[in-house]
Amino acid sequence: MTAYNRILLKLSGEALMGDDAFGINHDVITRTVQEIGDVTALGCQVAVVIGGGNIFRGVAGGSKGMDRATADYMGMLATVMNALALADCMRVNGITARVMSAISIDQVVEPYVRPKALQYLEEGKVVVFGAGTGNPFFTTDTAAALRGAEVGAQVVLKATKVDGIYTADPKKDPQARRYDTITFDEAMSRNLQVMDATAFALCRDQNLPIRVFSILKPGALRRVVMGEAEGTLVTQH
Ligand SMILES: Nc1ncnc2c1ncn2[C@@H]1O[C@H](COP(=O)(O)OP(=O)(O)OP(=O)(O)O)[C@@H](O)[C@H]1O
Ligand SMILES: O=c1ccn([C@@H]2O[C@H](COP(=O)(O)O)[C@@H](O)[C@H]2O)c(=O)[nH]1
Repeated sequence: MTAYNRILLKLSGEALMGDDAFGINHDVITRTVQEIGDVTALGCQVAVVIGGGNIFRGVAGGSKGMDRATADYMGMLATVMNALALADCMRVNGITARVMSAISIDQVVEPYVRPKALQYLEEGKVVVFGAGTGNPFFTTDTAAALRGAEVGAQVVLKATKVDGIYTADPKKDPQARRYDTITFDEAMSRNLQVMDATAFALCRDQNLPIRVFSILKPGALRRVVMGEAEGTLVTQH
């Protein structure tokens, strides 16, 4: 028996790079897809929001003098490329997936239509949401919170390179300690950079818990879905 019937899985684009400098690492994406297949086989419905940090971040383009909104649209297109790669890897591994984009690219992917997404989930298909929220100045973490609330997910699972939320960025501070649980208010007031404040605030307001865990740890997704302790849980109280 799984702890959740429906999850929103946020996959970090950067985590999909593995040890590569750019793009998607074949072994990492294959392992990730197989782990998604394991939890769907348990009867858990899976919606995915994928990031784009392995290809392009709007903030990086903006810092080099690009118009920020234009750079953000490029970032959103990068997430669509990742979504297509993820869905294709699912196909290869025998999992049925549908990509839905928040911006219209009709020849390539179908647009995001909420009732259609709900139908796919009920049919047991994995739905991969590309193009974030469809708006510049946001991130795919906020898209995960938004889509998670819209599709009635019971939890947002942020699968990333670190194994939870720490008192400081563990990549920069070796003394940082990991929280088992933390409240939304504490995560925001401590300005913990693992997720943006908009995403935390939306999940807090919708009472949608977040669990941050490492996608690089074999079996972690299954353990989370089975309700076992893994990473950090963010809740209202
Ligand atoms: N307090 C903290 N606890 C844990 N991680 C932190 C913290 N502060 C900063 N980080 C950093 O946050 C990063 C979150 O990474 P992630 O790749 O998921 O970002 P993202 O922008 O959501 O994803 P993407 O790569 O898709 O753009 C980690 O790499 C980690 O080093
Ligand atoms: O709703 C959104 C989501 C994303 N973007 C842009 O895409 C990149 C990549 O997303 P990450 O969350 O960093 O993986 C992001 O840096 C933004 O530039 C967006 O504009 N709106």
